[in-house]
Amino acid sequence: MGTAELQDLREQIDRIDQEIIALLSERFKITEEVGIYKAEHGLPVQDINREAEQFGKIAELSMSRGLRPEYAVGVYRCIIDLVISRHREIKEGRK
Ligand SMILES: C=C(O[C@@H]1C=C(C(=O)O)C=C[C@H]1O)C(=O)O
Repeated sequence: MGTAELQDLREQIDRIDQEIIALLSERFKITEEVGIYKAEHGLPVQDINREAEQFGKIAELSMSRGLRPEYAVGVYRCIIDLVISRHREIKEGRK
């Protein structure tokens, strides 16, 4: 592989990153709404039953796409942990 191919691969990565950021932004906007609902209704910030369902689907989807499920599960664990900490902030009335 030469430098032109390396550059091409990096351009592909940059395009994918733009899509990931757009989707993450959408996802966090929706989880913000869920956090507000939970705070208003006195619901717990974490729902481990919902997470168990999600992780099952994430592992299946990953395998069907040829992605190592532990990669997707690791990424989602980070995302969901951030959502939970944001829900805690909302519950405590922090902006
Ligand atoms: C968004 C929610 O809150 C938390 C965050 C989740 C997520 O980011 O997908 C899933 C379950 C909860 O632990 C929810 O309960 O639906």
